[in-house]
Amino acid sequence: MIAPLAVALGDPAGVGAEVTAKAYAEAEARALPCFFAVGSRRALTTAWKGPVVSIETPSDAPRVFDDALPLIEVEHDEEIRFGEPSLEGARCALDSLEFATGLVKSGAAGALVTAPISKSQLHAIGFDHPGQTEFVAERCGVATSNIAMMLAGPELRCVPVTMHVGIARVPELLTADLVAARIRATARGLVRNFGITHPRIAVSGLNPHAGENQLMGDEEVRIIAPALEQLTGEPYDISGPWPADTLFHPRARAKYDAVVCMYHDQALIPVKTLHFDEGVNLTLGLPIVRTSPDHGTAFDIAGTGAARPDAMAAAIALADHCAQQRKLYDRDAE
Ligand SMILES: NC(=O)C1=CN([C@@H]2O[C@H](COP(=O)(O)OP(=O)(O)OC[C@H]3O[C@@H](n4cnc5c(N)ncnc54)[C@H](O)[C@@H]3O)[C@@H](O)[C@H]2O)C=CC1
Ligand SMILES: NCC(=O)COP(=O)(O)O
Repeated sequence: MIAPLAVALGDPAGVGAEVTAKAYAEAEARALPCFFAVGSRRALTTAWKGPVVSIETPSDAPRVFDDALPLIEVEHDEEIRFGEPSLEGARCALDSLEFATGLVKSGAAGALVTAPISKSQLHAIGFDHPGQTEFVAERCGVATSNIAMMLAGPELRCVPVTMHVGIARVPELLTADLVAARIRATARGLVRNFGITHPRIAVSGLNPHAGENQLMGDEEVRIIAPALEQLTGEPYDISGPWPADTLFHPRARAKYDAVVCMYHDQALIPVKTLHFDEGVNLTLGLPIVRTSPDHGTAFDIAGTGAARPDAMAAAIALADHCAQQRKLYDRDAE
């Protein structure tokens, strides 16, 4: 039995509360597990007119869940203006994330699901992590080089080696050790969270045509190929570096379980193109399960009722699946 899942509601001016509430309203039809929200009551009750019951601890959630969305309230006193993020709202988003992470780390909640935050708003209140991924890793005591940010949909899973950095910095940040660490985190994550016993991982190049014999860049021979050599003998099927432009069509996708890409957009564009409404961001390499819908705060549609809950529902379902899968894996490993 997995403890109820904690869903941090994200930025109160965004669509986090709406998609969480809509996912709750469809929980039975989507066979979602018991979960509770952590965040602003005002945002939740402004976004949604359904029943919400405040709870004190995650263990209260199961007795409430059939009749109302359970909520652990986080202080947030300002008027809700969807689409107009504020510093107060950013503080609430961060407090919600911090509290929900603590509940999962303690074992009181079974997995962490995070609704979107605005990175620039969080930075404005002094948050010095690139995103929630790195924040949760730090709270779990795991170096960011040992995690992997996987974007996953029904037909494609991708992991970027460099994450939230400007494109000009990508070449200087790529090292053989970092590429090897991300591949390893990806492979282990596929085993532990998805039950894929012998993962097949394709690794992309950085440059056009994977450098074309160094005519268009040498990172493939200088950095990526040595990273693959470091992993020789590990029980995974790793291939590459492959030209990124021919790595995502249907026949190519049949040959791997995940692609490790060199930078954010190389990994996220294919996943969001194929799976925008159901894509999930999953952090691999943590002692806890953490997922998030692949989309952002969607300030442009927040408060209009137009936000689709599919990605949030997929994030909750995948968090539950991974938590179950890990239990089996850990039991077999004993
Ligand atoms: N996990 C997280 O916390 C993430 C946060 N962000 C943050 O979100 C903010 C906005 O980022 P954008 O690049 O504009 O991406 P976005 O995903 O918020 O919006 C892109 C487009 O998709 C639409 N959209 C997004 N979610 C939708 C949903 N559930 N249903 C229907 N349409 C939806 C939006 O209306 C917009 O037209 C940024 O501040 C960024 O930092 C972005 C991605 C992930
Ligand atoms: N583009 C993916 C993304 O922004 C993930 O952000 P976070 O979950 O790390 O905050």
